[in-house]
Amino acid sequence: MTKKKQTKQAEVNIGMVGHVDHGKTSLTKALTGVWTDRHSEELRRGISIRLGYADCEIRKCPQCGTYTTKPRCPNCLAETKFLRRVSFVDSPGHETLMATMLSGASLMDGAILVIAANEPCPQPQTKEHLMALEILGIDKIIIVQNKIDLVDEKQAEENYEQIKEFVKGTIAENAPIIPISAHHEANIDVLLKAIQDFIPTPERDPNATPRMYVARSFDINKPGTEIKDLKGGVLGGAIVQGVFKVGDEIEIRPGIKVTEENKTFWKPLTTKIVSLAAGNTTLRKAHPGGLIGVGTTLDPYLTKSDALTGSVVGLPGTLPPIREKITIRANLLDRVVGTKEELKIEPLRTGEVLMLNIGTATTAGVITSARGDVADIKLKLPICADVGDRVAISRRVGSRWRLIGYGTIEG
Ligand SMILES: Nc1nc2c(ncn2[C@@H]2O[C@H](COP(=O)(O)OP(=O)(O)OP(=O)(O)O)[C@@H](O)[C@H]2O)c(=O)[nH]1
Repeated sequence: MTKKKQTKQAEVNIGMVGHVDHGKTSLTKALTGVWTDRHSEELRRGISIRLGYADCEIRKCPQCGTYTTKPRCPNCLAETKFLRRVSFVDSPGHETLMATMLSGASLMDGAILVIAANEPCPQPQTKEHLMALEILGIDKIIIVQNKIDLVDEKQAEENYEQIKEFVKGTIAENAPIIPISAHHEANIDVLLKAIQDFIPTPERDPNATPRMYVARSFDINKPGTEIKDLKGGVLGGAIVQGVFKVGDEIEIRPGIKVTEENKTFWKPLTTKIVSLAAGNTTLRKAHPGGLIGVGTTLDPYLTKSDALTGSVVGLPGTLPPIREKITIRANLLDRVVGTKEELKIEPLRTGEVLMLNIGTATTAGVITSARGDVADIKLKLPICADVGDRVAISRRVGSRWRLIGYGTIEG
């Protein structure tokens, strides 16, 4: 058997999704050793607000076949063999943070749907997150039945049946269901094997025109961002195709709003990559997989406080146009999920305001003309997107934005 080269950069992004408090951050910690809820506000409120990222190695014991993240087998102490480095995107489960969850979902190659075994299934955001996976076409899914330590065998079985019933007819119908305890790190080896079996690394073309979606931007390298040795304006994001190298000239769209000769318009930013990092590792070049820190020559003023979140990065002249208006063909769901009573979804109306997620961008938009499934929308913040790109559509229902379907950009 050929030995696989140990890599410093992850190959695949796996989303942790599910209802608030069902154990996404705890499971990320059990797998990677990293507690991704780092921001003080998150610690205070006890929920994940921003996307958290953490990597681990998946390894296998050549003697007893145990899957582990450790260099030595926990069963027989043999040296384990490196299989793959994977990255977890920990998304928030709170209903008010659906836009953040959707931004994260645009970066996921597969997902782990975390369901607490000690609550009836489905809970509102269990449904809403599964719907988001369905809308974004993420079909490599593993379901974990977490907190198994809090229930007896009968309750675990009942919960299992509820999960089976809930996923029937959905994108997760054939997903494996693995009972675990993130707290006690029980059955993590079975989950690691399932990740190997069910969430393969997508085929990537290293020669594709490189493109990155920006998930975070910072003015300095703050503790907890895990991006070391980066100076100047820093971008954190996921490369969706191709390879970026230190020294590359890059363009960032939509860029910044400028007024010149009495005209206001959005101007792309151009800069140079001065450093690249994956976690604590400095890289010369970076491919898709994990959160990549990109040090630039941009004035940190432009990148501070996530100002460039939602932007798209590419080589100059290769990015899609900046759109302040879009026309979409919508595919709406029948009913609103994630609410107590599942209200019927009415057609789009001229004049209504929607929340749209495209890649990592979130923007509001007013429908200037609705004609059946087709709607012209004027955007509050412009987006950089191609014809054919998918847009997640949310509508205000009561006091919250609710996912109601998706649209495809027609122009
Ligand atoms: N008993 C037990 N408790 C758990 C387990 N996993 C998580 N918890 C507890 O459940 C609570 C929520 O866990 P988190 O990991 O923060 O949940 P989350 O899904 O990341 O929450 P949000 O990010 O806010 O959506 C915490 O008090 C954890 O200690 C488990 O396997 N067993």
